[in-house]
Amino acid sequence: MRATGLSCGRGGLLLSENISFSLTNGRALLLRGPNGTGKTTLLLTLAGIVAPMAGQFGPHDSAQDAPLLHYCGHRNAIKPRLSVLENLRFWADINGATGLSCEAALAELGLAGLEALDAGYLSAGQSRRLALARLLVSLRPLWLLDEPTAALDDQGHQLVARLLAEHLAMGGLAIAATHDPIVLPDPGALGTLHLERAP
Ligand SMILES: Nc1ncnc2c1ncn2[C@@H]1O[C@H](COP(=O)(O)OP(=O)(O)OP(=O)(O)O)[C@@H](O)[C@H]1O
Repeated sequence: MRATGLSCGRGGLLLSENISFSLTNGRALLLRGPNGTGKTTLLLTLAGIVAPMAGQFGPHDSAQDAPLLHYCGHRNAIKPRLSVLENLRFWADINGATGLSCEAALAELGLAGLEALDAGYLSAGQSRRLALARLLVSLRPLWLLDEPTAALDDQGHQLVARLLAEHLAMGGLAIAATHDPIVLPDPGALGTLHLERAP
């Protein structure tokens, strides 16, 4: 994944400019910066949801045989009237059931026993865990994560770090916007990009 001279913004408002980075397989990039500096906007741009204001980035989905990325936004994209399992099955059907079974992914995220519960009854941290389970049921090399540890307890923080480390060990890549520390067994796998709001 490479970005060159990328400028990002929303509604015609320039937020961050001249961003360049290169990310190879097995490495992750943490996006840091104060609220409103454009971390989410950069992720949306890299996901192809918001058009860049300048610069290039790639590779793009269209150049791949298989879907390239997961975008896991800061909202959880959960249907409250569907059960926990039905929510995850929906994503497995949409994105392809190429990874763990839904049941195994839920267990991995600490949600075993909650499969039949309406997802609207989940706590904030449990909802975050359900959203993250999508990463495991469909294998995609690039994870774009917005505040992956938001609302998670200490064990959840460690879980995200472990899942990230396993993803990188399999040759995956990840870009994560976060205000929390993320500690990986191999600190060398982690780079940091500090965003500043454009003047
Ligand atoms: N349509 C729009 N017009 C003008 N400004 C907008 C529009 N949409 C979003 N913004 C502004 O763009 C900025 C978006 O910031 P973004 O969500 O990318 O920041 P962030 O670094 O992820 O912040 P946080 O740390 O709070 O999650 C905010 O200041 C927001 O008010």
